[in-house]
Amino acid sequence: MKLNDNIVALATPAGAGAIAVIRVSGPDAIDLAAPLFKAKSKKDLREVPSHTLHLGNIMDGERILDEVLVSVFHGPKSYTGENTIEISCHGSPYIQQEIIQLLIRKGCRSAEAGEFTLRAFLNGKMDLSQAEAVADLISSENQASHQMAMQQMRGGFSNEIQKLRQELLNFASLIELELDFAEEDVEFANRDEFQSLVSRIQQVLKKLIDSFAVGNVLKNGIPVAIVGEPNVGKSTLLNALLNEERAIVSEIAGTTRDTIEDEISIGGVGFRFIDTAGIRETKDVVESIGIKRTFEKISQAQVVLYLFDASRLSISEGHTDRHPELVSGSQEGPTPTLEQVKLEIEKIKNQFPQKPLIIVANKIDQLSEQEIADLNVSLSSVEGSSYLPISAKTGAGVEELQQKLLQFVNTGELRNNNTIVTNSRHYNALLSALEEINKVQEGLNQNLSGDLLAIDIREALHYFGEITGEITNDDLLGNIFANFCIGK
Ligand SMILES: Nc1nc2c(c(=O)[nH]1)N(C=O)[C@@H](CNc1ccc(C(=O)N[C@@H](CCC(=O)O)C(=O)O)cc1)CN2
Ligand SMILES: Nc1nc2c(ncn2[C@@H]2O[C@H](COP(=O)(O)OP(=O)(O)OP(=O)(O)O)[C@@H](O)[C@H]2O)c(=O)[nH]1
Ligand SMILES: [Mg+2]
Repeated sequence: MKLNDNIVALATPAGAGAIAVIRVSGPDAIDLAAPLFKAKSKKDLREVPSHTLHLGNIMDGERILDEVLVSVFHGPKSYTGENTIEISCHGSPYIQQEIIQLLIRKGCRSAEAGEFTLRAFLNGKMDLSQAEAVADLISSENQASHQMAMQQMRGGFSNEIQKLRQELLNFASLIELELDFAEEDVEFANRDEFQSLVSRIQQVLKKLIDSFAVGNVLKNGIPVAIVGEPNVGKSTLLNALLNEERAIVSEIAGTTRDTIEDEISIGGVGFRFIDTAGIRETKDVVESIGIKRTFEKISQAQVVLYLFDASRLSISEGHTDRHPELVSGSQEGPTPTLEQVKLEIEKIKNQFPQKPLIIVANKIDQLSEQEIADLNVSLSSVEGSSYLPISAKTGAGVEELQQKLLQFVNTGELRNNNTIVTNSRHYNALLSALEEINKVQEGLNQNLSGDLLAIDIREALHYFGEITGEITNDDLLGNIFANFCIGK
């Protein structure tokens, strides 16, 4: 990729809109665009100050392509650090293409994905983790992912890493200086001070590494699997949570054959709900594939909602007999007892021992107050899970369920504005840095010589540098920016 030429791209989404923005960046961006623009004020774009806006026509020879607004940015004071022109035209795809093609004929090249931001990085306008945050910011869909991306883009994470890196670098230089005076047995780097720096770095790294568990789920949405026997109302619950008719609901057991997923934000946090095929013994090949997939989804989920049909329950312990007319007519199989439901719950718990489980009694609109109270008594005591009665059909209890789900997320880190690591590249670099720092720690304990200590310190510094982009290579940059959109 050439980096000293002039690039052009549409900065707004493809397709028709009220307005579209075309961005040109490079050493000749202003010189290239100036002859194509006839300003109402008659001013020449080459003579206007930076960060000014001008009304006029874009001309292809004698032909007016559009009436536009042009903004001018003088490098290095621009987003990319280069001379930049932005053309706000009317948002017709035809006009957009005519203007872009005109600019290409005059010597611009079509920008590649992320190339404007790549240039911003290479020109020192931002470091690598800030550039990565730009992509996260564009794809953020809820308050949590927005806040994390914003903090990273503004340099919160970079500053923390830079500070550690600088302090470590100072010590590395001192230790390396000692090596030059090897015969004289001097100690420039105070080992006690270094010891305390090393433990402080370990602490910060551990905190950042731990934050990834939260950051990763907050960024990608927390997967919640809705499971249970056929016909208990899983798809109805999905629809209630999403507030749209996303999944097919019917009184026929085995309606959902494949998993259905959709995301929604609850309290600013993204949740991805996964409706699954009802679990039962079946000879139907397609259904059994669906059930196999259900178990895969449970293992990937962060939280599992185990749904059962409380209206079909025969509460065998004898407090309550279900009235036969309340038992809706269309299910197959015998009426389950509460003990059988508990057995199913135990099965799931044994199979996925670490998984947070919420037991949800559905269809309570069919139950009397007394029956709901009885259920409460027997199910609130099931160990290692929490219990909630709902009606997916009427919406009763659905809000309580959402609140319960929020409790599984540690939003404290967000509220306290702590740095949260969301990027697996950063996470891996942090793990490697910690490994190296632990080696330094061991070396200090064993009174290792300065030259050996310096090697591990340099390794740790390398991983810090990878995060912020002081240390990088074309492959890494290619990978990161290829995931950007064109025009960013
Ligand atoms: N029209 C438009 N809107 C946009 C952008 C853009 O490039 N163009 N941005 C792009 O993503 C974001 C804003 N980011 C920007 C960041 C820096 C500069 C800039 O000109 N910086 C100079 C001058 C700063 C100053 O005036 O003090 C600099 O950093 O030196 C412009 C936009 C979002 N909205
Ligand atoms: N009375 C009542 N009926 C409900 C409730 N929730 C679901 N139903 C009904 O139960 C039947 C099955 O609902 P579904 O949502 O399709 O059940 P499912 O668990 O997705 O079933 P499968 O996809 O076959 O596993 C439908 O007739 C729903 O209208 C509820 O809260 N109260
Ligand atoms: Mg279903």
